Amino acid sequence: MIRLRGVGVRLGGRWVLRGLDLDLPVGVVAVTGPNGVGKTTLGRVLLGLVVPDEGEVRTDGCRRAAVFQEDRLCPHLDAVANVRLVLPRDVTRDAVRAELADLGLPDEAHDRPVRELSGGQRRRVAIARALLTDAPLVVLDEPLTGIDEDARGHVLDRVAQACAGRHTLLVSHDARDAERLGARLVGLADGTLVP
Ligand SMILES: Nc1ncnc2c1ncn2[C@@H]1O[C@H](COP(=O)(O)OP(=O)(O)OP(=O)(O)O)[C@@H](O)[C@H]1O
Repeated sequence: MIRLRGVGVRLGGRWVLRGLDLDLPVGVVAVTGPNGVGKTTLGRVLLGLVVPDEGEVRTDGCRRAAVFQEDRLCPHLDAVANVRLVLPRDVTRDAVRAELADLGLPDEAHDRPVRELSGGQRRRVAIARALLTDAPLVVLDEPLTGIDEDARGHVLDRVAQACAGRHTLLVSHDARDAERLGARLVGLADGTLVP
């Protein structure tokens, strides 16, 4: 179990999260809420990128993977190389190509520097990078940003498949995404989670 208890985070002189409790069992918890309410901050706490000012974070030191709100790719590296950066050396370029193709990235884009790809294409690279790790804890912050309507269903199904058996936090403004992933939906308001 991944567990947060009484977590509080102060940013810019105010409490963004306060008294927040979260149990993240195997499966998907989807957090929703208005802009600026603290969803990304919650994800960053789980990733260990923000250390709370109060409360307890229990992740048992497990490895983590993320799709960040921004893609955070290395612009000069090609798509395959970006994904391989986080994978064991024995994962071949072909294995990465298969994942990229499944996520709808055209073959001709696999070997191009990602700065030459479109926003939606770069997003697919960022998703592949998270899915191909076997990290037990996954944070997906608006993973479908920029993915066209026709592809969303398939990408979500691939996310569901790859995240099966992992502890996954999805940040999304779209309840349909949560539904397709079979997620437990919670809201974030006034610094804490609400059912
Ligand atoms: N480094 C920072 N310094 C000061 N304030 C910050 C910092 N990072 C975030 N904040 C503030 O914390 C609050 C929560 O931000 P956060 O990005 O977690 O919200 P969010 O719910 O993910 O929003 P969105 O839906 O727009 O992505 C916002 O009011 C934001 O301005």
